[in-house]
Amino acid sequence: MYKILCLNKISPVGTKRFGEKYTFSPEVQEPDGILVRSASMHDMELGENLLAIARAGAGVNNIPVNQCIENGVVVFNTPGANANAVKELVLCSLFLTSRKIVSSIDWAKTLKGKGDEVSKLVEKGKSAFTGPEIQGKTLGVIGLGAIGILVANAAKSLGMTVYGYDPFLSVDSAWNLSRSVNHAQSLDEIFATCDYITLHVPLTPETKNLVGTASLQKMKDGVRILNFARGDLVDSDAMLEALQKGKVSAYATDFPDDKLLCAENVIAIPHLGASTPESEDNCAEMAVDELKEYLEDGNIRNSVNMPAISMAREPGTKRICIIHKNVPNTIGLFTSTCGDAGINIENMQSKSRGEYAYTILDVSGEVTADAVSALENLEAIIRVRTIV
Ligand SMILES: NC(=O)C1=CN([C@@H]2O[C@H](COP(=O)(O)OP(=O)(O)OC[C@H]3O[C@@H](n4cnc5c(N)ncnc54)[C@H](O)[C@@H]3O)[C@@H](O)[C@H]2O)C=CC1
Ligand SMILES: O=C(O)CCC(=O)C(=O)O
Repeated sequence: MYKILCLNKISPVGTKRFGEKYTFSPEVQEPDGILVRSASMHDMELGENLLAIARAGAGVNNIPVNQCIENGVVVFNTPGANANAVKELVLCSLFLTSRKIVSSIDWAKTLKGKGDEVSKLVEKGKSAFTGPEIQGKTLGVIGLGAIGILVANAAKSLGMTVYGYDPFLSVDSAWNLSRSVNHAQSLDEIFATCDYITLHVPLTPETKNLVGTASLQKMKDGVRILNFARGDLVDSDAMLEALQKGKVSAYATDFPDDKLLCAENVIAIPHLGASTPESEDNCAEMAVDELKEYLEDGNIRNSVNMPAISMAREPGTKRICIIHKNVPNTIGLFTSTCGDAGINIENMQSKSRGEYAYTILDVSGEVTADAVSALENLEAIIRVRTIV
């Protein structure tokens, strides 16, 4: 029986895929796997049994990814599974930042009780809420991954001129990006050119405070900024100052902090980007499938700290899965250690990712505890797991 700890509410559309070999709940002790959405895991102790964490979502800044790999714990996410949900809220927020919809609805509510006067008061007061159309305006999309691409392409079809910036653009993303999206060569080009700027990059030490005092100064007066990626990409103090000075006309964020809540021209949304039934189901299904594939067969798909590797299981073979450092001669040591233990390697795959690597050996012959210890004692080894 595999034990899965659920740190957040996960759609049953996903968890029902676990089947009879699994037990899952928020109370599970010594789990083999963890399912998580946004819960912070930085102060959690990773149990000895823990093999994998699946993030039902995209951002993994709530997970100590580097510490995980040092402990032989594979971390997965669900790329693209919630991208459409975020795209739709970003498009909605393009309009919200333009047309003063939120403040105008709040104002309309103040007219309650004015009886027959309401329609006259509406016509008199509405001019305070005039805002521009997005058609013909320029949008800068920073980060052209699953979400950024959908936003860029949709904004094009809404009549915007779109600039995209992503120095690490993947080949898949390039294929999916509309040819009419302009390629910005630098962030400064986006800052100088765009009426609207939307952020779709992961939060990393490099992207923290991507929008701050210096970058705000380079932007057009009256720029509108959307942040549906992570709060710390934007320096809130600098943003509030820019809003007060009118440098920024409006800031829509899915990650409000205490300073931003209720501030004028801030549209504070309580992290709803991925909160649609469709996206929650997609993420849960993908996360559960990734965990099962890894726990049952050692195959890795969509990991953020290990290479992708997948090998069909041959009936009758046992599988040895090894997480190790990416250093010379390691594979040679595996084959000689197996040979010395009378284990025959029928099939194997090995892939590296940066400093780390993962090797699957499908073997025949008895895999004794001594043979496993001999592998574990090799210098570069992080974790050895046998699946029978
Ligand atoms: N509001 C919400 O509920 C959600 C928020 N997110 C956030 O949005 C972020 C993006 O999500 P996806 O598009 O699914 O991820 P993704 O991994 O598909 O795309 C991220 C893109 O950012 C690019 N990038 C990385 N560093 C960059 C830099 N310094 N400058 C420019 N581009 C850079 C990458 O090359 C990649 O193309 C996530 O990391 C997460 O923090 C994701 C899903 C839901
Ligand atoms: O699970 C959620 O609602 C958060 C989604 C998110 O922020 C992400 O996928 O990075």
